Amino acid sequence: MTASENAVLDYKALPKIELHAHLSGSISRQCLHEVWLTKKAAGETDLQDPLIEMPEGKHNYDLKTFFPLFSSYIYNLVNDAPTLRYTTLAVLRDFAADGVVYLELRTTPRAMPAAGLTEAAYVQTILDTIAEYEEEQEQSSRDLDEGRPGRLRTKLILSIDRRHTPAQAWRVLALAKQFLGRGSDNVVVGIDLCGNPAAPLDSQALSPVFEEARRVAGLGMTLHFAEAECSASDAELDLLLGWRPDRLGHVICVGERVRQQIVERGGMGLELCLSCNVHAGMVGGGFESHHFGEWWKVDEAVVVLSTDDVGVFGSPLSNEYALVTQHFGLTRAEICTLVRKGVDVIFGGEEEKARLRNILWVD
Ligand SMILES: CNc1ncnc2c1ncn2[C@@H]1O[C@H](COP(=O)(O)O)[C@@H](O)[C@H]1O
Repeated sequence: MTASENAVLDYKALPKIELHAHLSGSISRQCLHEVWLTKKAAGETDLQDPLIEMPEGKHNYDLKTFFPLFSSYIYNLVNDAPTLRYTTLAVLRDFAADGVVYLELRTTPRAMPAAGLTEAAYVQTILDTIAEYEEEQEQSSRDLDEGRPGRLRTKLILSIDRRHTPAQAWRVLALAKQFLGRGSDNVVVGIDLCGNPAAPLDSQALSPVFEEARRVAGLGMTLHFAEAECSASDAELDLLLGWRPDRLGHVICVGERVRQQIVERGGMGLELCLSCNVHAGMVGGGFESHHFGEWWKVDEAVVVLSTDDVGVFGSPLSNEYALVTQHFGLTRAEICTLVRKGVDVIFGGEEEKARLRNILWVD
């Protein structure tokens, strides 16, 4: 039976929250193709058409083939401010069209020297685009003369990559502090650790940065955690938990000891990305063996279904909910409870939590 045949509710209409989405990995292939067409016509790119580079329907990128998609392809196409704006707008529209009402988008600040863009200008461009999109939604709801309570609100998390030098990591934290305190433009809400798990973690370089981040009032912290055996040694996991994160992403290769530690913390957000993990071969045994099954009923943790890189793995958030219904038999009420519980671990503040509690479905 397919996920949609087993539908217990309209997963697209269900208002949802997305807390683990990488900006560059969330750009659809169609959108990349549009960018490519424009650049090709202007003689600005020699790259292959994205629809050939990443054919529609191909989602089985493993950890070896996945990370180079960014460094050797997507970053060479999204390489100036207008393209960053265009692709970010498309990502926001896609999440909104899928029924996402609250989005924490994450991205690694990236200078684009050939286009004269600094890391700070990269972040500013994304924040301006989020503001532009929110204004666009305001306008369309005014035009329709209705409240549209379920519109998308977006916050930004800045990512530190495992391969970052200390100087780069400190710069990301400085940007997070800079954009955190900007009054009504305050849409940076957290800091993340991401990147290829095969890259060794330089604990001496990164610990002081994350320890300092923990001291910044109002800045949330989420870490990619135990994504692969090579990034799941006791030493690494103890180090990361020692930074006192609010949320963990993926949480795949954890043994009983670490699992117990997570439970004992109480209230830790777990951002679980089923399609990414299955398509990338990060978990064995298919969807029904995914560790979502072990966690979703644990009262001491807050599981939040997320997409990771919907542009690559092709499964929108609505489909992730359909998948857990199909493979773990959640009822409609359990799905609604799962979404609502996620509100506890958003980084977007009390006012946003209140808005969400008002609009998310009760059952
Ligand atoms: C398997 N899942 C994952 N695990 C770890 N890091 C990931 C990731 N998916 C994406 N990224 C991180 O996000 C960057 C692209 O988006 P941004 O340019 O930052 O918006 C990638 O370079 C990688 O560092």
